[in-house]
Amino acid sequence: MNSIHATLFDFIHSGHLALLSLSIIAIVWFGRYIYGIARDPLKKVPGPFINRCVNWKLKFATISGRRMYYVHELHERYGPYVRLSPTEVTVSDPEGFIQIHKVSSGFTKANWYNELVNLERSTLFTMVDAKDHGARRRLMARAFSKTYLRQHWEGVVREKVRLCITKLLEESNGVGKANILKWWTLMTTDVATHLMFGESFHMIEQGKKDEYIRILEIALMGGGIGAELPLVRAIGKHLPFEPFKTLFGGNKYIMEKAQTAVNNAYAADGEKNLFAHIIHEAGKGEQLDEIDVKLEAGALIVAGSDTTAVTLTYLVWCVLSSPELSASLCAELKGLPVDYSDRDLEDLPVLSAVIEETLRLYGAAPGGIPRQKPNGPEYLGGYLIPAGTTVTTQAYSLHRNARIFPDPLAFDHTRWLPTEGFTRENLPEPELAKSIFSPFGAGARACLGIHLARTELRLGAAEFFLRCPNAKLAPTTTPQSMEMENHFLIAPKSHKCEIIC
Ligand code: HEM
Repeated sequence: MNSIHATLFDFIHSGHLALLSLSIIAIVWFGRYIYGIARDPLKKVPGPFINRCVNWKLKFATISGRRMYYVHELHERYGPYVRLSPTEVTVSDPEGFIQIHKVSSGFTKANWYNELVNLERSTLFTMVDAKDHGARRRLMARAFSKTYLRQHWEGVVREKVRLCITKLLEESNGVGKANILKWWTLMTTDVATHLMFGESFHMIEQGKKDEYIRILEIALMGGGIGAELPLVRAIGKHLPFEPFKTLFGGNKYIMEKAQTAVNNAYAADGEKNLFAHIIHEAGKGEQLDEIDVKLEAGALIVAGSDTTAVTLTYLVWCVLSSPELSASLCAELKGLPVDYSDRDLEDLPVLSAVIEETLRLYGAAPGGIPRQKPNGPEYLGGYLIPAGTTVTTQAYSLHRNARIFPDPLAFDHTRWLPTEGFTRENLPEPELAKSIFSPFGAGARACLGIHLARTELRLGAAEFFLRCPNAKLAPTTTPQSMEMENHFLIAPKSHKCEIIC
């Protein structure tokens, strides 16, 4: 008996028991894992087997800025419905896209958006609940309508666009070239801060970004890291070093600075920013309090700056890459009156077609926009998708569908030109093209800032080609330097686009 006790004692103390316990836990965990894979309700959705078990490949593609390419390659290989991870399916089928994004589809934004932004309250961009979102959207839509923006803010946009081109020309004449991505970014950020805060940050004049914008961008980067690598954020936010505090906890400074937006929203002497109009027009039960104003102001500045700047940059690059197209656009613009308005620009066929084609190939947010159905399953493309599964669509793939956009990789603005006697776009399936063309998203969650963005695209492109008709690409600007990297938005890999004008 004593010898049994001694053996048992030795066994426990030699660490064998710990090893045995660990092995049992591992076997149970692995068994459950295999059982889960065998009973996987999404197993019929095609895709690499590994994606049914882990999300490593998707994470790696996301972190390395190649997500949209990885997803597109999967679609080319496996078809319009592909398994992306244990809980995610990607859809490039036009019918599936319409089913997911139509108003009242029952699909809501995935919770990923809140993880991305990591704020104390949801903003319009991150709200998941359809009812909450609907109420906030009705409230904010008033200040973003085309009519209101034209009446009250077109002058501000025009003035900033003009100043931007003046500074761009100064830089090009001074040092022989200018980075147009930098100037568009300063212009769109100045417009967004002026409209949201109620006063100019004068970033175009200074030729650099304000401290508030810098911190906002770092906080956004922290949000991106947190959404993909939650453990890094969980540890990082407790570290006592300044860079980590800014990355994962910069919100305090952002909130203090945004007090200006609140003060101007409630100022008695006229509508100084968009929030003044929103608050003035708010009906019963639809209100924004001071915290909402601060958070929405920051979110709108982020949503409205790099998006438009990147799109304008690719527009200039595409036009300057084709001397013929450049000449035809400049000729069209020469017919404008000296004091042309945004309304005049809307009627120009070449300018409009160039904008649409840029948005098709280089709209700034072509990557996955994830959705979930909280209640009940749904059949998509014949596959049963259980509630809670993330379904993702990406404009990058939809806009490169050869059936809808023949020769899809070519930048061909003529596909958008009106044809004689036929008012619709010059496309084989115009109705389908219209339904899936989604540079600004789709359905109830489509871009709130679409009219502001389109105004900036029109005024920016027109002013640039009118005042820089002989502009050309600098030798440093090549197809390789302009290759897109994709971290939710796209940006040229080189982070610049140098031109000579
Ligand atoms: C060319 C420029 C722009 C592009 C390509 C763009 C693209 C998009 C896309 C694709 C979405 C949908 C995202 C999703 O479903 O996950 C979106 C939503 C949104 N955008 Fe834009 N955007 C642009 C400019 C702007 C501007 C100028 C603003 C405002 C200042 C803005 C504010 C918003 C907001 C608030 C949402 C969320 C709407 C909601 O969920 O109800 N965007 N945008």
